[in-house]
Amino acid sequence: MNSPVVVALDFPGFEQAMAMARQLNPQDCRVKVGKELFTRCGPQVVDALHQLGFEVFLDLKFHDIPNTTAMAVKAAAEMGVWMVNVHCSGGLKMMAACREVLEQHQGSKPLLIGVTVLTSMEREDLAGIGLDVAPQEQVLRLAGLAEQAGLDGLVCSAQEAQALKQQWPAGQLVTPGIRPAGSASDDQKRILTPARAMQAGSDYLVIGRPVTRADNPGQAVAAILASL
Ligand SMILES: O=c1ccn([C@@H]2O[C@H](COP(=O)(O)O)[C@@H](O)[C@H]2O)c(=O)[nH]1
Repeated sequence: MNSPVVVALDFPGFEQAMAMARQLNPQDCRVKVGKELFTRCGPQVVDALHQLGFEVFLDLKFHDIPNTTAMAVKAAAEMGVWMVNVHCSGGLKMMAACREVLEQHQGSKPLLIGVTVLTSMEREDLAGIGLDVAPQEQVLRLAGLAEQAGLDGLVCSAQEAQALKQQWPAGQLVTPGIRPAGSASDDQKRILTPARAMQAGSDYLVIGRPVTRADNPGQAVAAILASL
């Protein structure tokens, strides 16, 4: 599977998510299960998506003390997901504990990815939480910690991809905030088109509403792939 597209299944229930997944082709994209869908449906929805042939990114953005976060990552690995993530702002010890628990895990290991600065945030939002820095500065700082902890890559905006690839060439970049030209930005702030994101160095494009709200989601994915 070498498509970079990961479709975010942000739905309130099992049937809606599965109806969307059935309109997508596992050869064209992976799927992402986030907080809303997982909180409502739990591991059952991950199993059902695996049965349809999809690789699953479990996007629960764990953020807690090291032991609690590492045990959550272990549970994700036992579900057989392709990718799991934790917040880099949980710190070096927390990320290292997650790496360690995966090293001890028997069987296939999910990619372990660190969330940097949410793509819905811009400089003034960071100032609001006491961080008076440009988003890219904070992203690069957190990337350094994630690399040190042995993570596989980062969730970031594609706007930071070029600088990140210079700082950490092996880090895999998972970029939400992707908007095909002419799409509504919704609540996203640091956005880029699919083609520009790939040119900047993104490895995976996380795309939700521009696909799931399209009249024909399967065609929307095909059009994005054709634009790359
Ligand atoms: O920084 C982040 C981290 C995660 N997300 C998630 O990606 C999708 C984006 O959906 P769109 O509908 O394409 O905006 C969504 O599930 C977020 O929870 C993010 O957007 N930014």
